[in-house]
Amino acid sequence: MGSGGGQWIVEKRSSFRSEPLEVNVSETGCLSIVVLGASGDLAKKKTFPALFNLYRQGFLQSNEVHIFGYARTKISDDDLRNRIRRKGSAKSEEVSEFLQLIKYVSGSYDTEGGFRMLDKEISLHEEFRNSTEGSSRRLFYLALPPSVYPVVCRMIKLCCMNKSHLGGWTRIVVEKPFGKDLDSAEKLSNQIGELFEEPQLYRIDHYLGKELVQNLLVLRFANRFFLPLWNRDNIDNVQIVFREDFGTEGRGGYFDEYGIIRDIIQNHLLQVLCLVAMEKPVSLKPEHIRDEKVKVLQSVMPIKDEEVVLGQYNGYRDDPTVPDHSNTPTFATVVLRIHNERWEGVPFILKAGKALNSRKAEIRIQFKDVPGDIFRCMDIKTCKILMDCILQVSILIWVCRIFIS
Ligand SMILES: NC(=O)C1=CN([C@@H]2O[C@H](COP(=O)(O)OP(=O)(O)OC[C@H]3O[C@@H](n4cnc5c(N)ncnc54)[C@H](OP(=O)(O)O)[C@@H]3O)[C@@H](O)[C@H]2O)C=CC1
Ligand SMILES: O=C1O[C@H](COP(=O)(O)O)[C@@H](O)[C@H](O)[C@H]1O
Repeated sequence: MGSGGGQWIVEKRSSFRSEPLEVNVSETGCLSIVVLGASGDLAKKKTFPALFNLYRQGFLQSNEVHIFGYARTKISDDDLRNRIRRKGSAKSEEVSEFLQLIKYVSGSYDTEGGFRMLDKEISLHEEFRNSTEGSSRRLFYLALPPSVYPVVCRMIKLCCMNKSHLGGWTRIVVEKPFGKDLDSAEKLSNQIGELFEEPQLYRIDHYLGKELVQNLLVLRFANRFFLPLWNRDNIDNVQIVFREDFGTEGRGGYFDEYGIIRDIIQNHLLQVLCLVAMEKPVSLKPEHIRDEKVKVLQSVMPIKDEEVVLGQYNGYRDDPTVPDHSNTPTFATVVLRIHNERWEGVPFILKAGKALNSRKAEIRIQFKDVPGDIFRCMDIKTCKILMDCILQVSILIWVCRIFIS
């Protein structure tokens, strides 16, 4: 899986409650994108690079769009721009033009002062662009720990909504993890739901934008080769693994409150598990895919204590943003068992860890041995020699074919 920050994939949960349609939806005119938590890791690694990619591909027009960073840290516009600036292949004029679209506002998340200031800046931009009434759009991206979503959403509603009653829109994008457990997720949903209509809300899981994850549906359902093999008769176990070779690096303010299970397993890896395990959806409509994912999750058995391993890497507590006595896990392995006709008896092993010896995200499907396996008694060395021979013969045949043709 690539780890670039160029794609945003969001899931709309259309079945949450009855949804009034957004009226007078305008897709042109002044657009203000506000990144809350702009001083943080997500903003730097993914959100701003994704916005830059949209800009360079022409999806964000410099005569329409302005980008606002908001956070408590006291930095200037240029400080933020320097944090975002990346060394790389992008043309430097392009980067500079993009960075000029960015303004920073500092303020707290739970008082009105900063949000009033933010609103003023957004309105100035809208006036400068001669935004006609009804055409201004305000997008708030919460690159923040979920614990502050409710208060931030209240402040947006109180101070920063798009002013026009004739159209335009205000939208909110929230990150995972969505709460800490079912109760807190439902509470969070109600809190945000009281402030915004469902069509205004976007819940994001960037793993759904990864090429490999998007290709899973094709691999599974457009492929005669795999279709008949994808079941308990042929598959021994499935491993879905996420590993990073760096630690929290100043993200303790968010990470320590959530830990690796809520950070990675509950969202990214479960989404992947659903795509690997689900039945064929009725169509590719998001609702149909979601319905099949829900069936998989409903079939997962309660997890056994002896099938969970937790750990914390040495040095985690040395990070100044992590509390000294933290016992938050930075590593977890969990075995999930899906109780249905296709997967009974096949363990789904989910592993995630930070500060490990390599960086990788992979799905490993381990097939059962063939009956009467003639290679079974071989040691690894013999197997390797055999594989090398097969490879060399294949290359030889390939070279001969080229010469013959
Ligand atoms: N980092 C990544 O690669 C990814 C992160 N995410 C999600 O993004 C969200 C933010 O994560 P990330 O940016 O990594 O985390 P950070 O720790 O970098 O937090 C982002 C910003 O939020 C503010 N903040 C941090 N802790 C607290 C706190 N306890 N209370 C109030 N404000 C706080 C800080 O800004 P200030 O102090 O200046 O106000 C900080 O710069 C999380 O929900 C995470 O799951 C999703 C995908 C990838
Ligand atoms: O959601 C998160 O993902 C990143 C890893 O994303 P990737 O696209 O680089 O694989 C992870 O570092 C972070 O802890 C987590 O919040």
